[in-house]
Amino acid sequence: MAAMFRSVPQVFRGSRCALVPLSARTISKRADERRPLADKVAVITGSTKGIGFAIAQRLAQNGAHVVISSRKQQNVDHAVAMLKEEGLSVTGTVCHVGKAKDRQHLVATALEHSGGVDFLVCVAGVNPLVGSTLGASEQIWDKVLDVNVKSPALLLSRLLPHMEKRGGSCVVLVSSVAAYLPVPTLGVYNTSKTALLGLSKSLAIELAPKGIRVNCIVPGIIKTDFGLGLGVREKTMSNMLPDLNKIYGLQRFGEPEDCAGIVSFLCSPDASYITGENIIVAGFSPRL
Ligand SMILES: NC(=O)C1=CN([C@@H]2O[C@H](COP(=O)(O)OP(=O)(O)OC[C@H]3O[C@@H](n4cnc5c(N)ncnc54)[C@H](OP(=O)(O)O)[C@@H]3O)[C@@H](O)[C@H]2O)C=CC1
Ligand SMILES: CC1=C(/C=C/C(C)=C/C=C/C(C)=C/C=O)C(C)(C)CCC1
Repeated sequence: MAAMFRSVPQVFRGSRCALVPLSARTISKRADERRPLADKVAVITGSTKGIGFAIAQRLAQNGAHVVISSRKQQNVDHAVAMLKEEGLSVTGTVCHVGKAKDRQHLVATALEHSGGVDFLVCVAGVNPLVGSTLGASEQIWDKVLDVNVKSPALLLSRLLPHMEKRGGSCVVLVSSVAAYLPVPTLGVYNTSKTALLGLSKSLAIELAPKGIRVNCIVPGIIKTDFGLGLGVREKTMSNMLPDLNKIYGLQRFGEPEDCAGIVSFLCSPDASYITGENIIVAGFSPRL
């Protein structure tokens, strides 16, 4: 392996700049600075594509071992293979977050492979309905609330005893600007994402005495199958968006990677005094 060097001033060497080996301690300190999540373990739901995949990739690049998950085995296998090809430390398992057995299996897999869990990032979310809020069936309400709102809390309650032991643990939820700016025809989804803002605040105060931080990211329109699907299905919205973006926004829609750096930061020691925040990643801000 190539040795690491630092330059020393010419006064010591008679040339403009000479190289001397760095001490092992300095090298490892610098490596830690580049990999702020080294030796940490992250469990991420809904992480085989889109926003969840970008977050998984970034946390792993920053040193964490990441446990990938989603509903479909072939998506899990594909995501794990892609990240392993990059030399990243990942394992994967199927987990439909709305199913208690799958949540239990996700926790067991993470513990079995990694011995503990430091971070839980809840990305999985669904929107099965474009239409009237009051026309939504009880089945639709149950599905959206089960997956989007209840599952992060139920999964966390299973992981909590293991996270508590670690020190410096944190949770990141994924809401949506639809929480602040209700999107017409997505009333049930809007409601679920507003509930997540409240869930992150409540969990933050409940877990603060245990030293566990809870924050929430609030993405705007991000270019994923889900985000673009919402835009094109709703004609009024796709007509309206370019104009709105021109007037208020950063003149572009988001990329999944736009959500990754902030989650890595929230998990890092640099965010160790930040909890209960809902952070908008939308190219515009829909609140004061
Ligand atoms: N894209 C956007 O514009 C915005 C998205 N969001 C939120 O971001 C999150 C991710 O969305 P995005 O990345 O765009 O979506 P994508 O469709 O790109 O990816 C969704 C991921 O979640 C998995 N998934 C879906 N349902 C479940 C489930 N029930 N249990 C576990 N995994 C599941 C999918 O894999 P599989 O099919 O194998 O389960 C896939 O890996 C959602 O919570 C969404 O509400 C918020 C604001 C804007
Ligand atoms: C108001 C407004 C916008 C529209 C935002 C909308 C309509 C967001 C919909 C989000 C959805 C559907 C999220 C899903 O989770 C733009 C175009 C960003 C530009 C700035 C002003």
